Amino acid sequence: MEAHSMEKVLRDMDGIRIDSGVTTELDSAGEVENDDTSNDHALFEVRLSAGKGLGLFALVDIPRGMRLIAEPALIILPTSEPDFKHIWKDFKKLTPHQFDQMGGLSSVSHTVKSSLQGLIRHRLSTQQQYSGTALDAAVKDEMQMRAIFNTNAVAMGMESLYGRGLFLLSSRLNHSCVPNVFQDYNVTLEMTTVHATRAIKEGEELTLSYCQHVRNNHEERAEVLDFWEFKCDCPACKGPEVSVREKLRRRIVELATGLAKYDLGSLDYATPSNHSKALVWGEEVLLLLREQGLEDMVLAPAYRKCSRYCVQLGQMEKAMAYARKELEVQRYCLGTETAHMEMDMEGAEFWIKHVEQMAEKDRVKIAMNQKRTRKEDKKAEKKAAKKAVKGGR
Ligand SMILES: C[S@@+](CC[C@H](N)C(=O)[O-])C[C@H]1O[C@@H](n2cnc3c(N)ncnc32)[C@H](O)[C@@H]1O
Repeated sequence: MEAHSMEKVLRDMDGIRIDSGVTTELDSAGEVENDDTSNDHALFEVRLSAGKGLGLFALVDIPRGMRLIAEPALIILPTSEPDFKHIWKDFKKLTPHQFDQMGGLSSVSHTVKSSLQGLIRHRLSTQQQYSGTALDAAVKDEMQMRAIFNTNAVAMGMESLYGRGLFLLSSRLNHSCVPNVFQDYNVTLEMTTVHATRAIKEGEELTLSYCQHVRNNHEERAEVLDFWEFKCDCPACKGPEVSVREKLRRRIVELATGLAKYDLGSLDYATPSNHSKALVWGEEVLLLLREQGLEDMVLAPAYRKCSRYCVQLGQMEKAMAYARKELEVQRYCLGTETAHMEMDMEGAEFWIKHVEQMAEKDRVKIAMNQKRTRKEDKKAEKKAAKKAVKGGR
């Protein structure tokens, strides 16, 4: 397979318009073949992003929560058999068009160990009986495919439970440490989805985070991003806002670390001293995240923590309000097809049910306490009345 030039990629991309994750082929005149209205709804396009290769750009103003992409994996590397040699045959099953599109994805060569070359050569010559220039070309192809896979593949499910997948369209999303979209593998849909996590203006680039954008400082993030061979120039990494943003993120990490220790039962100078203080810390984390526009799924556990502290404090209405905020975040980041999360006893719906049960238990307890108090009051009244009668005699 030849290396694909940017010009070729652009030519290929030019024949495609994207409509909420559905790709519609255009005829040579650029008209939509089957539905001439769908192009009016295109939400974004693939085009060059200065210094970043290709990227996705909003064609219209996009509200928070809008689903931008829902696409199945082109190739899946299962977690049970993570060796690439097992999926080499899957690459060969792709249609020429898919193969061409995949070949146009970005690749960072150092993501493949050069020492693999010898092993691949050996396998291809013995098992596939390649030789001479055909063998050289096959080795080069496999090295290139591996590099494309490693550069673009994303985890499917928590800790790659469903493997690592290569997705054609979402692979074009560039990185920012202040992202505006969230990508997730949806087990119920068996697709990767991309949602806007805040309002995006027409012309703005859609960006997601390739790293733990909140926890690391910008040098630590730069180390992780080195894998993709670029230096991030988002407002958290470059420019006048860096020091302020860095300070705020440090504060978030400080608070979150203290809360994590507190949740494990530690109490020291770096942890809150009780549930009320923990709630105050948790609320500060929420405020700092939102203030910096970090409003993707990082917000969900922060809301959960606050909701949990409220339950522990018996503040059930507030606990429910935070649980509903968590659900709101989950919905705008992941959509509504989250049955898999509830089944795994995860996710905001599951937590809301738990808070409802706790609130019900609380109501019963309060009602019983009130009944007991009324009974005791009556008893005391009777006793007092008896005493009064005795006193009157
Ligand atoms: C998953 S691909 C993203 C799409 C890619 N731009 C393309 O043309 O296919 C990752 C590659 O995109 C580029 N990239 C992503 N985010 C970037 C950023 N913030 N600044 C510069 N380059 C970036 C890097 O070359 C990286 O190796």
